[in-house]
Amino acid sequence: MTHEPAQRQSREWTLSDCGEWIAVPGAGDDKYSRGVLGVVTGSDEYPGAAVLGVEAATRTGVGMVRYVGDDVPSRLVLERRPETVTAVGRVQAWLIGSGMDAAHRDPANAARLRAALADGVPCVVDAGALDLIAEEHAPVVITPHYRELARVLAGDAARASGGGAGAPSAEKIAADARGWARRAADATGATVLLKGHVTHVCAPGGEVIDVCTGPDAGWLATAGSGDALGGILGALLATHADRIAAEGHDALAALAATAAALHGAAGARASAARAGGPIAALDVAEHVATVVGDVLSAA
Ligand SMILES: NC(=O)C1=CN([C@@H]2O[C@H](COP(=O)(O)OP(=O)(O)OC[C@H]3O[C@@H](n4cnc5c(N)ncnc54)[C@H](OP(=O)(O)O)[C@@H]3O)[C@@H](O)[C@H]2O)[C@@H](O)CC1
Ligand SMILES: Nc1ncnc2c1ncn2[C@@H]1O[C@H](COP(=O)(O)OP(=O)(O)O)[C@@H](O)[C@H]1O
Repeated sequence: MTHEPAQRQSREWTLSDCGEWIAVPGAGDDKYSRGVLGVVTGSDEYPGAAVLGVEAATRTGVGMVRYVGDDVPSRLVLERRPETVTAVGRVQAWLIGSGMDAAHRDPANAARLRAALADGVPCVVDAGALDLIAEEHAPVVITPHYRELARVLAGDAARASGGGAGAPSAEKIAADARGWARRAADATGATVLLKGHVTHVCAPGGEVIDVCTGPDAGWLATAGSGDALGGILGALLATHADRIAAEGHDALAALAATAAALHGAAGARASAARAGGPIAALDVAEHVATVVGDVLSAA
């Protein structure tokens, strides 16, 4: 993990790069051809994360969201988004782990997470499912913040050496976030979206993509903001199954960078609607649809 690969490129990703990665439904589409996102997020402890992810996915644009979870988050998701389907069925991508605590995982949620990872379709893995990424059967994007990435790399180092020595602290990751996003992608085999004021995306062996937010983007540092980002990315994966099948992690990295750019712009839009004032995570999720509209009109 400390070995430095040869110098690799990095690039910036802005809203003008996103148009190609938004699937606009045509006359021949139906809800299934657009793509279905399966969601295993939230818990009785953190039910709000489920609501935020489903809201953001719905506002990003997807044929259907299938939510599979505990009773309390299921009820809250349906209260907020009655179009969500809670019956089990086929999906084109999964979003798992937001609002879950790996240390207190109950058997029902453990089974749901493992079933999603074994399903063979692309998966966004967040928060309380990050410890399970070694079990994936299809391309995965992980969406850690610095502390979560430190835990992922500690687990990886422990598997490699039987100890965990040499894994970086969250502070060390913060000091070189771009470099650690790249190392983490190479070490885990997942596409990494490392969250922060600047979000760094990297596919295994690929270039690092930087997604910068504006100077006032600090309002995004609010509870549940990352849960909303997971929903945006999940919807993008579900609506691009063909491109992911053809282009693998390169497509996942482009979709992850698109999600981060849409998320940053939705935060800016939400704040602008409040005269530049503070925002809540649900405001971000709600404004994604407007930002998608902005991107499509500019394309
Ligand atoms: N609405 C929802 O449902 C939401 C659900 N959410 C879900 O919550 C889950 C956990 O996510 P997370 O990012 O909080 O987890 P994690 O990296 O373990 O951070 C813990 C670290 O924070 C620190 N800490 C705590 N309090 C602190 C304080 N006052 N001031 C300073 N530090 C403080 C604490 O330090 P300590 O108190 O131990 O010293 C520890 O180091 C995850 O599943 C996520 O999806 C969230 O998205 C929010 C909205
Ligand atoms: N200072 C900041 N400026 C801009 N964006 C930020 C800042 N801090 C955090 N963010 C963004 O806010 C989100 C926070 O996600 P996360 O840490 O997972 O929070 P939560 O678990 O509460 O949802 C991420 O998308 C991250 O990139």
